[in-house]
Amino acid sequence: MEYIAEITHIKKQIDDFHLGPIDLRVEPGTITAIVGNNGSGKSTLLKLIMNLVNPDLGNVKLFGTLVYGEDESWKKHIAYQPQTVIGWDAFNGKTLKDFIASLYPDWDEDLFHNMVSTFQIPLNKKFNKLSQGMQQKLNLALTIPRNAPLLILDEPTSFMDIPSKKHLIDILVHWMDQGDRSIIFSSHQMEDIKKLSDYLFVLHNGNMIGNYEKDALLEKYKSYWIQNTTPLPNHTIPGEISRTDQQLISNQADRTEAFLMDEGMQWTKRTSLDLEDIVSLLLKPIETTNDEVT
Ligand SMILES: Nc1ncnc2c1ncn2[C@@H]1O[C@H](COP(=O)(O)OP(=O)(O)OP(=O)(O)O)[C@@H](O)[C@H]1O
Repeated sequence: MEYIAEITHIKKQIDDFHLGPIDLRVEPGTITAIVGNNGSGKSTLLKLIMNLVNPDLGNVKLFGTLVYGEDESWKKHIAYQPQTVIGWDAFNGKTLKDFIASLYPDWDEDLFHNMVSTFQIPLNKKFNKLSQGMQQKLNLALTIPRNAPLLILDEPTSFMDIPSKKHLIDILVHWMDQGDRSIIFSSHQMEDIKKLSDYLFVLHNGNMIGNYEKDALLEKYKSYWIQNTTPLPNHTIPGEISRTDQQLISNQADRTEAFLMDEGMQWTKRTSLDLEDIVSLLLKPIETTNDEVT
């Protein structure tokens, strides 16, 4: 399999913050959400991927090419939206668009104008005169139409109002439908993560918790209410990650159910967990999670 991005055993220390070791492989045609607590290293990881920060150890390959050294051919395959852009303040949207469009041969002018009209972006105002949300929208309108096969977005909707977030999800879904494209984005917005991602790459205080297929997570995390007549055993049962009275939460539903059936224990109710609850469980201190879900 030719991966779009291959991150191998990357480590980085910035002052007293340690990131890694991190291993991540991104397949073509997929969307990966980088999820984690504040300061967990999401932006730093994206900068490492873009070769804007050098790793202390490990390496990054994009489209089969190491991102260090003289061969920068990988750059033309990537459109990166950083959280803050430097150097745009004095220019208006029209000038920025003319400059950026000239650099990208596959620039999609129609998509740019659709985004300008959907988000009602004033193209005649200087970048530093726009609100934070509007700056974010213009930044996206100057990034997505580059039509590079890999789109990297750092918290794309953090300042956006609710309808705009929904519009952006539609735009990205449509963008993905048009070819063999991939997205890596960092986000705290559960709606974006739920609707867009195929994979969740979870970070906690610089540590990699895991790279999870979203559908597998939703399938494996279940909550059970066990009949009062059959008390739960004192020991931890397969898959169990927490319990209160007769309620049990498992991250390996198949193993838990096999055990309960073997022991003749019946549940009166079984529910799937929300992705938000699952992420909260994954971000709990590492020693309390049973991390076998892949
Ligand atoms: N240039 C820098 N100088 C000093 N510390 C830095 C620098 N860049 C990042 N850090 C530190 O690295 C850690 C990770 O920061 P990063 O911005 O990658 O986290 P994040 O997960 O994106 O956070 P958030 O969700 O709050 O945006 C933080 O502790 C931050 O203070």
